[in-house]
Amino acid sequence: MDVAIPRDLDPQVRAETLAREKAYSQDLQRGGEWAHIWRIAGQYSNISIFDVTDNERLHEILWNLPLFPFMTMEITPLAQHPSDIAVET
Ligand SMILES: O=C(O)CC1=CCC(=O)O1
Repeated sequence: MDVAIPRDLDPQVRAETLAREKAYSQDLQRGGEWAHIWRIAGQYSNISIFDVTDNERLHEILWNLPLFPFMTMEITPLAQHPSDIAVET
């Protein structure tokens, strides 16, 4: 996710939007669907891992991000790797 908030956005609107974004994200993290989030060093961007039931749920989560209007996203579907020791039985 790359974020580009307009520089002329009202400061109060910016602060409120960032607060809503953080709360929305942390609710999804606590619920397990937003599995990981990392800041890309030196950029106003993040790499996140989502663990969701289907593409429709992913779209719903992303579409409803408070910062969505100011974001550009690249989505890469991930599948379980056969060598992943985390899932060895
Ligand atoms: O700062 C960002 O990368 C945008 C963002 C996503 C979730 C959040 O809390 O901020």
